[in-house]
Amino acid sequence: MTTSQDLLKKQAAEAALKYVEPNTIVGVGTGSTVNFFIDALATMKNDIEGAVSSSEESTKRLKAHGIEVVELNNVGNLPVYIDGADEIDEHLRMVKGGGGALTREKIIAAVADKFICIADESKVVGRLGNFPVPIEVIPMARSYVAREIVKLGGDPVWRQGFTTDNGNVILDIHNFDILDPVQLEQQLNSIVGVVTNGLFAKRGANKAIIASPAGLKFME
Ligand SMILES: O=C(CO)[C@H](O)[C@H](O)COP(=O)(O)O
Repeated sequence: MTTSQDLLKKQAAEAALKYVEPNTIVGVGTGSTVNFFIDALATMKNDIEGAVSSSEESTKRLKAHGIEVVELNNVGNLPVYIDGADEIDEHLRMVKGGGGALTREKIIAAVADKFICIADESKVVGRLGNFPVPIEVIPMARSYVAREIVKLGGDPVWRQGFTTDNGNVILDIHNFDILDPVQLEQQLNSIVGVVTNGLFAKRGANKAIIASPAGLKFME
């Protein structure tokens, strides 16, 4: 069943097509909004050289559409990365990783010239942190990292039964009081055993396409 939220996600995703440059590789994120983007991208698959993918899930969908998936190490230039978010604020800082693909997403975002976030209006927040911040952790460090997170004021919850594409585990951190997202992103990264955290603050999005029943809004 297609919900009204799905329709908004689809509208934002389709609007991102115009930022895809012909004859280039496109960076592709992960999630239900990105799935709509991949379906839309298929309509111009002969105009692009291929895609780099942030997850096994997106790779599968891209390939099903006949879009070539290229290894990031073989890509020198990535003009644009399109991805969703779990939360985005007015400075285009985000919480991501609800789907658990945060590490590969952050790597591709770092390589790309431009990060374009696609989302429905429910993702726009005044302050980040209502959505639990996911952290990808090396499995043997899970308990240690959880204790360090408690010292920082968060409540870590192990996403049991979930393994990332990189073979690691996820801790979802509830109740973080995020006053300074850039500082917290750095603090979390400095805990031994943390691979990545889902705060995309230092490198936020360059543009956001937000769909609401009133129409599309472009934030930059
Ligand atoms: O970060 C992500 C996956 O790791 C997604 O971008 C985020 O979870 C949003 O997903 P959706 O488009 O399904 O709401």
